[in-house]
Amino acid sequence: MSDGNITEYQGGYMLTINACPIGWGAIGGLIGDSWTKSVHRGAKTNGKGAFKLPLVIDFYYRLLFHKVRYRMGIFISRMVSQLFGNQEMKILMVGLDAAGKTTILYKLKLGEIITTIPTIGFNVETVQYKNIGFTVWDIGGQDTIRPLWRYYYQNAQGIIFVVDSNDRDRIDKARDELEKMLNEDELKNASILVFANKQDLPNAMSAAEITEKLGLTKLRGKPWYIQSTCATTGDGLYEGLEWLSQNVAKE
Ligand SMILES: Nc1nc2c(ncn2[C@@H]2O[C@H](COP(=O)(O)OP(=O)(O)OP(=O)(O)O)[C@@H](O)[C@H]2O)c(=O)[nH]1
Ligand SMILES: [Mg+2]
Repeated sequence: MSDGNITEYQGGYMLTINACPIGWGAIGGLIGDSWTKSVHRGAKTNGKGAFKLPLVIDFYYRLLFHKVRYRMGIFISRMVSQLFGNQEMKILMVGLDAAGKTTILYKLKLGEIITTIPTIGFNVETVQYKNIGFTVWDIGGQDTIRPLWRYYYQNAQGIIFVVDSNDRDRIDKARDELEKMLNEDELKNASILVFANKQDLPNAMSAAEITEKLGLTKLRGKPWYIQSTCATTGDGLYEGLEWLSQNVAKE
């Protein structure tokens, strides 16, 4: 099992905190971090470091304690942010595996292309755009992980649904997953941004074709928008954030 996501996740909290000019969020994040780390160490080994929890239990453990840590950092940073007029929005980024979600997340966060491996679990980072700190949760899209998406729905104000525009064989699968998600009560107020990603590839479907194939025009009562993107150059990514900044329901 890879621990890579967890390290990146810690960075995510620190960026949320960057939204606070005087860094109180950082203090909250660090307190939460050291506390959860010590609990994790205790839970994961039998004192000799020999016993490892099975994958599923470990996954839930990570989700729970990373949420605790996240909230401790966020709680303090939110109080300070409000004083300075900074808003925060929780955005969920989902889509089939290999659509380009993690590439997008780190292009936005670092301005660089990182070499990704399939995400087992999630990455979370806060991306500052104008006066909004978008806390973007990038959830692994492999079919065995998709049933876990729903554990992240709570309080999500927006969804970025990433599509590999070159993957004609699985566009119907993408549509099914999107449809399933949009039927969830917890997401009834969420705005939907679709990234038609990998537009640099010669066989890529256009945004118009993807709109039709995903049935977006039939969406009723939900703000949605489709944006052509190329994660590797960054084209279209900030245009998407701009739309979200204008259309995400305020908490
Ligand atoms: N040509 C091209 N390749 C891209 C683009 N975006 C991502 N990729 C590549 O697509 C592959 C998968 O990207 P990831 O970001 O790991 O995909 P993911 O959606 O996070 O996948 P999971 O974590 O399995 O859900 C990588 O090799 C990326 O370099 C793009 O816009 N154009
Ligand atoms: Mg990924």
